[in-house]
Amino acid sequence: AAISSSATHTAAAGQAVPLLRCFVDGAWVETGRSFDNINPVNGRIVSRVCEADRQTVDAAIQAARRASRGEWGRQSAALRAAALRRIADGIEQRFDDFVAAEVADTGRPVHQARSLDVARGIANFRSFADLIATAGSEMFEGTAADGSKVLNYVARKPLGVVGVISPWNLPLLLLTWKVAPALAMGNCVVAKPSEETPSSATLLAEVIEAAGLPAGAFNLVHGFGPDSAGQFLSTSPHIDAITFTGESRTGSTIMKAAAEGVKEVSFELGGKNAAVVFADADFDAAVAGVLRSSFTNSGQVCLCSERVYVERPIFERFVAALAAGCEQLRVDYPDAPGVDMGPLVSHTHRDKVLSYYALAREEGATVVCGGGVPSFGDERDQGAYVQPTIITGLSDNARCMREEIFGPVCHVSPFDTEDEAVARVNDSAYGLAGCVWTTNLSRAHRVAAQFETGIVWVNTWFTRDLRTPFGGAKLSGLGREGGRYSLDFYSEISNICIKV
Ligand SMILES: NC(=O)c1ccc[n+]([C@@H]2O[C@H](COP(=O)([O-])OP(=O)(O)OC[C@H]3O[C@@H](n4cnc5c(N)ncnc54)[C@H](O)[C@@H]3O)[C@@H](O)[C@H]2O)c1
Ligand SMILES: N/C(=C\C=C\C=O)C(=O)O
Repeated sequence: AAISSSATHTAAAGQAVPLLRCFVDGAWVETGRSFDNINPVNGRIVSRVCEADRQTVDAAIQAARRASRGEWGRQSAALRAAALRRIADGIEQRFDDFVAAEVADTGRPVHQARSLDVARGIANFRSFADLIATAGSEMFEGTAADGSKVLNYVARKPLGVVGVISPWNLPLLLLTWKVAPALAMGNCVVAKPSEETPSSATLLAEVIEAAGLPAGAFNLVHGFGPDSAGQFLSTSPHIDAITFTGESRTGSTIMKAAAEGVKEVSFELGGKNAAVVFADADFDAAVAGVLRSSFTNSGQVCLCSERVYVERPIFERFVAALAAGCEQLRVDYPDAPGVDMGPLVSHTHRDKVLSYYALAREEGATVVCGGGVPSFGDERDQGAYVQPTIITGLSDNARCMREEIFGPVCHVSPFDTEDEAVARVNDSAYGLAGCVWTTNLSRAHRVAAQFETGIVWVNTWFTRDLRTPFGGAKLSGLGREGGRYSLDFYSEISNICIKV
């Protein structure tokens, strides 16, 4: 990817690779330590990345504080909306650079990086620019004890300095999903992207720099979680809020740190999402939909269905059709014609997913298809590829049915009644998303209303309207973001009462 802000690093093998730097107070900063960024297609080094130490993170937070007390914190909504639109336009102008960055870091299909990841990076900035350009506020008329008129109006001010910590699975989509509303509401940001996916975050900093935001309005610190930039940021007493997307146990750790200073937190966490297919569903649509919701992005989407419940009369036929579709999935290079699935994000994550493939067998599962590693006979054998997999036969208490695997695998179980299906869907520590496939309108509304999840899709999956509340219940998250829900989280809201 054409990362213009990068320096050059000479790797151990003598080859020169880009050195991705941090962006602090409007300047590109190298730090004393760096780490490899690996391409999971073939295991090769894509770049070296500067790891932010505590001093660099603190400098970024201080720069953000200065900017929040300076020009950016006082910007009008119209000027902030214009700035967000410049950022969106900047991403659009460098569309191919962002696609190359996402593909280099994750190995995802190019067509997905184009149609989902980078497209949503642009849409996230534009939707929040539109929102703040048109958002009004509430006013309540009342009467004072002496009978005179009283006006109450709601005022929104920036929180100040917001820490954004994002995951590797949809790198640009999820980073911008938080950075856009944080900036939209006049906050200043210190962002820490995943160590697995630094490239598109670095490009975003370049675009924000070019968009002319004041120094310190947006800062980027690369690094890891524990004992690294993520921990330094989330435990700093000098931030006003943390918005985090990642594993539930990481969220719990960050929440403990935030408790010390009673910091505002917004969490998008793990999931163990279910899809329920009724016998009256459009069969072909349900098969295609469950293939998408199980295997998109190699199953590395928090909204993916790892549990599929199928009404018994169509269970055997559905498993056979799903397996046929799974066998036809093209697992290949990111730019291969018709590619459906790339590798997992890293060898470490592949080991985790393969450990669950082994566990499923130990727990007595039948592996209907997949269950291992594809053999290519070329450099991809040094990548992090696994086979898309379908399993059946496990009880709901099996670990593979309760723990998030976050890979291209789903378990399919039969059910007999609607109440049974709802009870089994809700029998989970997670509550992020659910899917219902039925042509019965009353059943669709009735069942969707009973899911203990933040999101339910009926006869579709991952269809997104950015004005709607997005987030999870139980271990899947805290709070909702999207539309005005983001305005509320990223603002300090006050009520002003005027005796007229
Ligand atoms: N609910 C959602 O919208 C959503 C979206 C995407 C991913 N996720 C979840 O994210 C997980 C996959 O992403 P991941 O592997 O990057 O998650 P992760 O929790 O390992 O890491 C997420 C981010 O947190 C940082 N981090 C890790 N430990 C930290 C600590 N102690 N303090 C501060 N920061 C720390 C990491 O460096 C990374 O930037 C899955 O569980 C998935 O379900 C949820
Ligand atoms: N937050 C969003 C998607 C999350 C995907 C999880 O992997 C979104 O679509 O806004």
